[in-house]
Amino acid sequence: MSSSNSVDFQPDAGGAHVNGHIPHDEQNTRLQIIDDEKHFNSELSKQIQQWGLQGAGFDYNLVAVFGSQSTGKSTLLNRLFGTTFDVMAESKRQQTTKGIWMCRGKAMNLMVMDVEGTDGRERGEDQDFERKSALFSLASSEVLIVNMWEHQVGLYNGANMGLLKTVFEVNLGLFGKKESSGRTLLLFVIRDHIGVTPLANLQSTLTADLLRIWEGLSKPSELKDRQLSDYFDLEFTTLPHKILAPEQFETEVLSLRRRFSEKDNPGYLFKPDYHKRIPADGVAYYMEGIWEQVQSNKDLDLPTQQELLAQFRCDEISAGALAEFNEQAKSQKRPVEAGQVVEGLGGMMRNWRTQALTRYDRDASRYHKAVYTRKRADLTAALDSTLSPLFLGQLKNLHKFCLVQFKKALLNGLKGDEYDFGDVVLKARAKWEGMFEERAKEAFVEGTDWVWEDELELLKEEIGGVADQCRKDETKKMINQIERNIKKHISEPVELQLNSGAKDMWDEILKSFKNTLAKAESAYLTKAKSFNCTEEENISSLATLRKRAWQTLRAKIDEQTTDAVFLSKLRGHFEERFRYDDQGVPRVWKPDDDIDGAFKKAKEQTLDLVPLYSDIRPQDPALEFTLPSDSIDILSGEGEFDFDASLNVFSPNKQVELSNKFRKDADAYYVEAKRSTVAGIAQIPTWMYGVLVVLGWNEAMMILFNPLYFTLTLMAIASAWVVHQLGLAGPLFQVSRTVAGEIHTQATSKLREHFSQPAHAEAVRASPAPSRSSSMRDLYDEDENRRRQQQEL
Ligand SMILES: Nc1nc2c(ncn2[C@@H]2O[C@H](COP(=O)(O)OP(=O)(O)OP(=O)(O)O)[C@@H](O)[C@H]2O)c(=O)[nH]1
Repeated sequence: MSSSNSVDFQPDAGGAHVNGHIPHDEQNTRLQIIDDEKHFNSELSKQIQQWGLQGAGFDYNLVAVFGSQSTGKSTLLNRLFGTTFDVMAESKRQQTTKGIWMCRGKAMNLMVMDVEGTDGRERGEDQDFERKSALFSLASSEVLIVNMWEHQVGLYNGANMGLLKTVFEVNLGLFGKKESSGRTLLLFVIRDHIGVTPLANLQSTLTADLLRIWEGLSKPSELKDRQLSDYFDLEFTTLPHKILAPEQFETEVLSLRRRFSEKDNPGYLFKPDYHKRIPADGVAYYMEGIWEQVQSNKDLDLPTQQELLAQFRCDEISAGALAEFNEQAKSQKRPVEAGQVVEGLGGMMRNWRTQALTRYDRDASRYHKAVYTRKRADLTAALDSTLSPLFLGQLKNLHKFCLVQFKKALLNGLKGDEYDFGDVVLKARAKWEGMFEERAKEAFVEGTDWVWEDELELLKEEIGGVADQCRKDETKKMINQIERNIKKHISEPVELQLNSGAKDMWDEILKSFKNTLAKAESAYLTKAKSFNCTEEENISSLATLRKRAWQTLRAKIDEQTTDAVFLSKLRGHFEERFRYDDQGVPRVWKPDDDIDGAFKKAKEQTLDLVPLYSDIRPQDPALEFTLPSDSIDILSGEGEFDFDASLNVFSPNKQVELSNKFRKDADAYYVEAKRSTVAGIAQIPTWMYGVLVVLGWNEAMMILFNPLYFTLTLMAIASAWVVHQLGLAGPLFQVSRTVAGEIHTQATSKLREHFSQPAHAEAVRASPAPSRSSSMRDLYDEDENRRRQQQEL
């Protein structure tokens, strides 16, 4: 046989090898999973990870070898799978494999178990380990290689038939109740096949032996009819003598290897049916559980074991996924709690959730379906309960944000005068409610039972409340504005009409008032339409508007009918009638004029105006204005309003008082008029000037003809003329007044000195005339005071 047929990988060592030396190549590292003291090695999980099989899922195979000690089991495995199990040195004949070892098959997703040989002289009669290891291998492997020398075929103990009996028995316990699963392949490898006895003969001998054993088993009654083939497939193969026919040996090993490695090989041995359906990452835990059960001699219930494994692994996988997820979710917890609306939170949450579930599904879906599904639901609930506060927080923050933005939009939109309130509200509402909906939908995670619609309803309610309040404020603002306009428009006509005192003045005032009010009402209704005011609101607003307009009119009337203003109006009317004639020319009273008659007439006519002013009563009843007395002012909240009382400007008492005051004023005019006629009577008649000339003729002639008098007169006239021309009249008067004052002071001083001499003083004291003395004292005191004042100045 050519060397090209040899297996392309070689065992790394023969030679001395007791447990311990581990090759550097991690892929080929072997591990003693159960030591000779029957302890399970908890490092298996880590080792599987190092072999790179952790994530293989179901895409791996597990094979174990059975057979007597030193029958070349390790050699076979190393050749077949490129493992690195210890092989006994040719020179020594002693046990090399103790306990159970495991190694990864080279370039294959394969876990290979090398089990301690049976019939070992080291354990003597103790077959406990054999049984336990058989049970353990059967529970986990897909293929059990039963290794034997050709010459062992037909022997009972030598061919491990006793052990196989045990295997069959435990198999019934493990898988007996299950119909379809739990099949295992028993591959009999007959070593050192010389070729004298063909494989077919060996096969039939062994099959007959196995069937006999099967028949001899004490099976539970419900499994009585079960056949060996219901649980086991049997395959037989031979290998030539390794030492005598090495090349043939290598060729056969290679072809056997192909049956393990090539899935499309017709003799492929790892049929899916044999797989124990334990995911690679759970193998270690599963085996540990099985070994524990085997060790404690408890009934080994594989489905329960698988469920337990599933629970453990699903919990582990779930915890891993959850830890990563929590770490991600934590990053957004703080901003949400701080009231921030986190951009794209929904996307993030969906991502984290999907990642966690995908991770869980990837690793856990291979385990027991029911457990996987249950744990998935638990995980989903845990994920959602972590995300839920973020979602709710986001909604709350979004709610606040949108409400604030809506208020801002209103503020901005309602600036200036040129805005349509309804439009501003509608647009702001649509924008921010829409924004909430959009963002809330974004934050929603599909597959949860979260609800955002309630929060939207709440927001809508609040926005509605704000808009409503704003609308009311706007309406009030509008009413105030209209009220100011009314005031502006009715001011002038009211003043004009109240000044005129015409009989139809109230008609004119009310006409102008009603016109203005009608315009105001239509202005209100136009605006109210855009405010979306309700019919009810319109009614109350218009009532307020009317009431306010009326009050404005009344205020203007009050302003024009205060006592002073009204009396001045009456005086005006009186003067017009009394002091001016029918053509409006001022009258100059003559003694023969009928002052009394004119006075009386003007006074009566003027007094007639008082009742006209006293009540707002138009002549045309159509112009009458009324207000319901219970109209409530929506701006001030004032209710009850006595409209009828508001029609009265002056009460009867007031009318009397004003009439009296006016009478006094009128009397004064009368007296003045009378005086002006008396002044006219007191004028000097012209003839008196003639009498004066006649009587003063002589004196005038004397002055004219006396040169001294004449010169003096001329000089006086000339001086007066000069003084007048130079404008010195004023200073001259001042000087003369000062001189006179000085003369008076000097004279007083002289008199004081004179009366202050002792003789005089005594005389004065002795004087019996006290009235004179006291008058002198007064004079003295007065003089003293004046002197003191002058000094102070
Ligand atoms: N005659 C013969 N000897 C072999 C064959 N294969 C291996 N050997 C030799 O048998 C001896 C035992 O080999 P191992 O592979 O260690 O046998 P084993 O069954 O693993 O031994 P334990 O692990 O101790 O039970 C070694 O010296 C091998 O060289 C074979 O096919 N024929």
